[in-house]
Amino acid sequence: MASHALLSAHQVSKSYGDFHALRNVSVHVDDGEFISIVGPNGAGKSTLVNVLTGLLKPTTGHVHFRGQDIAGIGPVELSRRGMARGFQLVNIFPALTVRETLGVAAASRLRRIGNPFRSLGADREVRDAVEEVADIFNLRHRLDQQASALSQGEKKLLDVASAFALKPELILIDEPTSGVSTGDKHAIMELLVAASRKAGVRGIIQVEHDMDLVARYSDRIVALQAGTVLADEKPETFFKDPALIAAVVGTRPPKMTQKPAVQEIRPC
Ligand SMILES: Nc1ncnc2c1ncn2[C@@H]1O[C@H](COP(=O)(O)OP(=O)(O)OP(=O)(O)O)[C@@H](O)[C@H]1O
Repeated sequence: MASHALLSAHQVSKSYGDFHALRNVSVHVDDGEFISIVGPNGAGKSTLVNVLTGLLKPTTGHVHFRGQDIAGIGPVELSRRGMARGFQLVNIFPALTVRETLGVAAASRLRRIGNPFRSLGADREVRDAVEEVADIFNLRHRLDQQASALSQGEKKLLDVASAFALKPELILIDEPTSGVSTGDKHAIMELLVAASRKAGVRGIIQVEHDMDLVARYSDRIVALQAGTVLADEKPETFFKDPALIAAVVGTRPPKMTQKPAVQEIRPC
């Protein structure tokens, strides 16, 4: 285990019946790191993320967050301990407004029991928390609109913003920009990184297939293949190895020197 690790998985294996989805996987996230988990379909990325976030208990091995075993603790307890995961809430609750979507997360963090929507109107702390995170993600002007009315880019931002409303130390996001245009992808990622700094987030893990985003934003890349760690490298090293890239994604490496143009997220 790395000495400054915020999160570490040690020799984790996960089997579904006779099938070994993860075999002896060890990964860690240090304070201040942005880690990307990559790999072809079926490599075990979702299984690893579910193990790292306490949704799944590993068959063998240990997962520690800030020094405590979190195997199988579930999302509510996990968020109380300081780790949040971006879920596609917008798709699950399209009829909620942006304010309500963020309010549910803020009310949960502030441990408001009962009806979270009531606390949105009556509870100043919840209201302020919602507006603070909406400002960070440029969503204040959308607060009273239904999530379903947002542009695709804004929906993605709202999902990430909901996780931020939990005020996590470590955040885990699954393809935060899938389904949006290339320009919007970079705008979302830039906002996400800037928001993390502002909000005091100390570590980010993303699962991502887009190698341009992986190259641009990761401090380290963990590549999985058939349930094992194929590589755990800095981008400079990772993208110098064409065989590794081909094994993981089957594409050519992105240009490391090219900086993306950051654009505004387009309104719908
Ligand atoms: N509940 C389950 N029961 C049985 N097998 C499973 C289960 N969940 C996942 N698997 C298998 O475990 C392997 C790893 O799946 P996983 O979803 O973790 O991969 P992945 O890298 O996230 O893939 P993708 O990029 O397609 O989402 C796959 O072969 C999958 O079929």
